[in-house]
Order: sequence, then structure tokens, then C-alpha cells
Amino acid sequence: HWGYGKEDGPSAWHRHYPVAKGSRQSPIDIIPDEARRDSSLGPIFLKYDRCTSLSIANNGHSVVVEFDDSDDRSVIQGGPLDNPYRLKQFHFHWGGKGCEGSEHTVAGVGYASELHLVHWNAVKYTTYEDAATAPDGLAVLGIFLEQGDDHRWLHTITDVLYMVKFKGSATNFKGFNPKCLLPSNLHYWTYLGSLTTPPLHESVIWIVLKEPIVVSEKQLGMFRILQFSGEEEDQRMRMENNFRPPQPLKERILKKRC
Ligand SMILES: C[C@]12CCc3c(ccc4cc(OS(N)(=O)=O)ccc34)[C@H]1CC[C@@H]2OS(N)(=O)=O
Ligand SMILES: [Zn+2]
Repeated sequence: HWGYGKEDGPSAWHRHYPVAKGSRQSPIDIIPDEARRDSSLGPIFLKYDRCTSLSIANNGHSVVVEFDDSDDRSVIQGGPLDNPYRLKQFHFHWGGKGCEGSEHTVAGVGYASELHLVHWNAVKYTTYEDAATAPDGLAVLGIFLEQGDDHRWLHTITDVLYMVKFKGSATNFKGFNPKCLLPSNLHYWTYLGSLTTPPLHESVIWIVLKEPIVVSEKQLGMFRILQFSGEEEDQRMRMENNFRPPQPLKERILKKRC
């Protein structure tokens, strides 16, 4: 199975998932000066008001908050998207210490962590799984986490991480609205990419916000109490550095709004 270690990490994923060397892989290094202005790109709209979070879980790769996606209560629309995409889950990627931990980098510089809000095109596809294999099936909103002061709302998540310490654990997590994790402005870069973990499907329209949110080292440290391993496994494996490094841009254009 795949992981983030020396033997099973990102450089080995291509053996079981050949698309790892594909033409639209994620993440990428974002070079702001090379982003092309696109007048057809409008602002993005996040309708998370009547949010319906259900649970928080440790899937052995990250900590994931799942949402009820049975209707269009929580959607992202506008920007590069032709229709609303339904919020399905969000999760994080983080490092072991200091500056690295995000998946996308900006002019070669990484952030301490990156939040991914995963949405799927329920207008064109009947299930999340079908959407996840289609070229316009998913829209993932990426938000950088920068180390600094305590984040006012992130403790709602870090306070319950001890309950999902081990792979395969999950617990109720209702009524959490991810709107509280957004930065003040929604200026973004966008490009066509992929899942950043196996199966690495090339099915993601990436929307990466320029402005990071600020979280404290203490809050980031809470993510590191999580384990890649299950409770029964004798090998304790701290969950950290669960990020894929930037992949070749190839024939893609990074876009931004005017
Ligand atoms: C659940 C699924 C497996 C993995 C997966 C899915 C969707 C979005 C994902 C986002 C990820 O993170 S990221 N960083 O945003 O790319 C990581 C993995 C993702 C679907 C794709 C097919 C699987 O569904 S299934 N039942 O096996 O067919
Ligand atoms: Zn992710």
C-alpha cells in the first residue's frame, strides 16, 4: 500500500499508479509572475451557510471532516467553475516542523500546512466516485496555513484530534462550518490538476487562495499527535510530512483573475 515513507512515498507511487507521471499532476510550484490574467474568470462564491458536517476521521493519510452531500446546501461556484460543486470533505497536509508541510509552493516557498476543501460536480455526475474519475469532476479549494498567532476557530478541530489518533478511528463532528477557516479575501490562482494522493486521478480543478490563514505552532503540533498506524499496530508512526512535492507543470497554464 502507499504512504509517505522512504519505500512507499511519492517517488514510488508511479509503480502502482502510473498516472503519477501524467500530464496534469498536482501539486505544482505556483510562480505568481507567470500566472496569466484571464478576464473570463469571475470571483468564487462559497455557500457554506447551512453546513452539514457529519464526522471527523483518521484515514491513515490525513484527518478528514466529511459532509452530507445529499443536496446543494454547501457549494462552491463561480471562478473557473461552470456550475456549483458540492462540498464533500476537507482535510489537511502538514510537515514535521517549520516551513515545509504544504503541497503547493509559491515561488519555491512552502507553508507549514495546507487545507483542502474537496467538492464534486453533482450536476454532471451521479456520485462522488464517478466525479472523482472525470476531468471536470472535482474542485478542490486549497488554503495555506502560515505559522503565527493562534487561530481563533481551528481549536474546534485540534481539540478533538485525540479522539481520532489512530488510523481507522472516527467520531461525530456535527455543525462545523468551514467558513471560519477562510482568509479575509478570496483572490486565487487556478489550474487543471489531480488528486495529490493515490489514485492520483486527473480530475481536479484546483483553486488555490493567495492569502494564507494564520495558525500557531501549538495548534500545528496537535496534528502531529495523529498516527499513520492503527491502534493494534505495535509500530507507532506519527502522522507528519503527509504532503506530495510539486510536480511538473508541463503544458499547463496557471491562471488568475484580473
Ligand atoms: C474516495 C476515492 C479515493 C480517493 C479520493 C477520492 C476523491 C477525492 C480525493 C481527494 C484527495 O485528496 S486531495 N489532496 O484533495 O487530492 C485524496 C483522495 C481522494 C475518491 C476517488 C475514487 C475513490 O472512491 S472509490 N470509492 O474508491 O471509488
Ligand atoms: Zn489534500
